[in-house]
Amino acid sequence: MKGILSLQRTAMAPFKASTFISSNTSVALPLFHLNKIRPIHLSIAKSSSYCCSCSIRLTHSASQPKQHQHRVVCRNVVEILEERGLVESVTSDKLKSSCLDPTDSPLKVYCGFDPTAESLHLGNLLGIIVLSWFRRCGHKAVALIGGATARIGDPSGKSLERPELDANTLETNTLGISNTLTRILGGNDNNDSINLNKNYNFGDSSLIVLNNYDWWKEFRLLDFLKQVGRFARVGSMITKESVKKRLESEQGMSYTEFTYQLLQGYDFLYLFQNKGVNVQIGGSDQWGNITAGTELIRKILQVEGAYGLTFPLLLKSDGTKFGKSEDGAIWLSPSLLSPYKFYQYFFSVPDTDVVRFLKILTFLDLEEISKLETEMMKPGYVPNTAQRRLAEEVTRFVHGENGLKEALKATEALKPGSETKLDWETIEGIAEDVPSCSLDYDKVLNISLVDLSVSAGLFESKSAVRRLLKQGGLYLNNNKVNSEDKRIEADDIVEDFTEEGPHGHMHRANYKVILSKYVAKSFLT
Ligand SMILES: Nc1ncnc2c1ncn2[C@@H]1O[C@H](COP(=O)(O)OP(=O)(O)OP(=O)(O)O)[C@@H](O)[C@H]1O
Ligand SMILES: N[C@@H](Cc1ccc(O)cc1)C(=O)O
Repeated sequence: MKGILSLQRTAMAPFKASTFISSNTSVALPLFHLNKIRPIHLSIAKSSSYCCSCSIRLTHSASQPKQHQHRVVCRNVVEILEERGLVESVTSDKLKSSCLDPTDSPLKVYCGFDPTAESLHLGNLLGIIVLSWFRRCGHKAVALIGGATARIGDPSGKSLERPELDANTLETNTLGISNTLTRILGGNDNNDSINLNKNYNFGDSSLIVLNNYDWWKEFRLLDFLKQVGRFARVGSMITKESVKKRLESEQGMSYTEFTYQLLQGYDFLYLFQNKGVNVQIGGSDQWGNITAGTELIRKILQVEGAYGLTFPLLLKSDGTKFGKSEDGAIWLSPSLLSPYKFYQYFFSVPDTDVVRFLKILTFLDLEEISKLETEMMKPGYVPNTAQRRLAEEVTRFVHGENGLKEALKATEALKPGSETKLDWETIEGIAEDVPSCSLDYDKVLNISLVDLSVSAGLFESKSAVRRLLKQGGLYLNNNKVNSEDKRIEADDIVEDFTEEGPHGHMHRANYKVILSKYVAKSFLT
C-alpha cells in the first residue's frame, strides 16, 4: 500500500467524518489514524527549462521577447497531441496543415462543457489540457459553457435520459464551472467569481469564455427550423452513435434529446460565423455532435475550413471512464475536493498508469517522462517518484502554486511521526480531509488526554488509548505523548491570532488542537 490516499481509505474507515466547525467558542479536533503506511518524502522539483508547449529547449536572447521566440520554436500542435496520445480522430487531415502558422493565422479552438454538475471533473480536464496545448502553441481558445445545451441533455454515452435541471441549479453549476475554467486557463490563482453576463478575454485574448445560452435564448423555434432544421438530414442524425444506441433501448429517446446534436452543431456554426472559431475539440463520445457542426457549416455556409478533433476518454485501470457519476469523482473544484486530496490521488496512481497520465495530463517534456520511465525499472528506484512528479504538475496546473503548497503542507503534516509544526492554516486544511469534531473550549482545556481521546470519538475505550500510548503511538500536535496523565494545556491549543480586535489588538479568533495516533513501528509491515 502506498501513499496517503490509500492510507486514508483504510485508516479512516472506523471513524465517521464530520464537518469541521470552528468558532470563537469551540475547539475543533481533527482526528486521524495512520495505519500501515510508509512515510512519504516530498520535495518540489525545479521547473524545466524547456518551452512549455513544444518540448524544444528555449534559447532566449535579450533582444527577442519570450513570447515571440516561443511561437517560432513551437512545433505543430496536432503532432504534439498525437505523440502524447491525445488524438483519437480528426475530421480532416487538413487540420494538421492548418496549424502550421500560428503567428499569422492562429486557429481558434473551442471545447464545450455542459453545466450538469457544480464542478468539472478529471475527465473534463482533458478538454482543458488540449485547449491549453493549442494556446501554448500560439493558437486561441474558447471555453464554452453549455447554459442552453444543459437544459436539453447530451445523450452521448448515456443509456438513460438525463434528469432536467432547474434554473437555480444551472446557475450555480455555471458559476462553479466558469470559476474553474478561468482559474485554470486564466493561469492565475484568482478564485473570484465572474459575472456571467460577460464574455471573458484574458490578456492577449488567447482565451474567451462564452455561454451558449446567450445566443439560444433569443432563437425562436420557427427561425431554428427554417435556418437549421431544413439542412439537417434525419437519415444522418439517426446514424450517430448516441442516437443509435438509445433507439435500441427500451426507453427510446425523446425528441428533445434527439435535437441535442443540432444544438451543438449550430453552436459550432454560430462560433465559426461570429467569433472566427474553426476547430471544435471534445472527448471521443462527442464525435457525432462535432461532425453535426462541421456538416451544418458545410451545408449552410457552403464553406470548408471547420475541423473537429477528438481525444480518447480517460479511463481508470479497470476500464471505466473518469466521470462525475461514480463515487469518488476527482473534482477540479477545491470546495468539492481539497488540493491535498487531489494531490494524493495522483500520488497514489498505480505504476501501470503513471507514464500514460504524465503524457496526457502534464506538459512535461516527453524526454523527461521517458527518463522517469527508465528510472522506474532500475533497482533503487524510490517508489512513487514518478507519481510525485505527476501529482505536483497536475495539482499546480489545476490549483495553482498556492494550491500545490497547501497540498504539500498538509501531506507533510499528515506523515506518521511528522515533525511539522502545526499552524492554524495547516490544521484547517487537514480538518476537511480527516474525521473531525468540534468541542467547546472549556471541554478541552485541562481535560485529560485519555478522556478526551474517547469523548472525541478517536478511541472506543480508555484502555485502548493507554495501550497505544504505551506503544508510543499517540500524538498530540505531532508530538509523541508519553504520559497517561497528560492534560490539554493552553499551549497545546493552536490559536489563530489573525483577527484584529476593536483596538487594533490581535485577539483569539479560533482555537484548534490536533490529535493523532498511529500504530507503533513494530506494527508496520
Ligand atoms: N473520462 C473522460 N475522458 C475524456 N473526456 C471526458 C471524460 N469524461 C467526460 N469527458 C468530456 O468532457 C465533456 C463533458 O462531459 P459530460 O458532461 O458529457 O460527461 P460526464 O461529466 O463524464 O458525465 P457522467 O459522469 O455523468 O457520465 C465531453 O467533451 C466529454 O467527452
Ligand atoms: N456536449 C458537451 C458539451 C457541449 C455543449 C455545447 C457545445 O457547443 C459543445 C459541447 C457535453 O457533453 O458536455
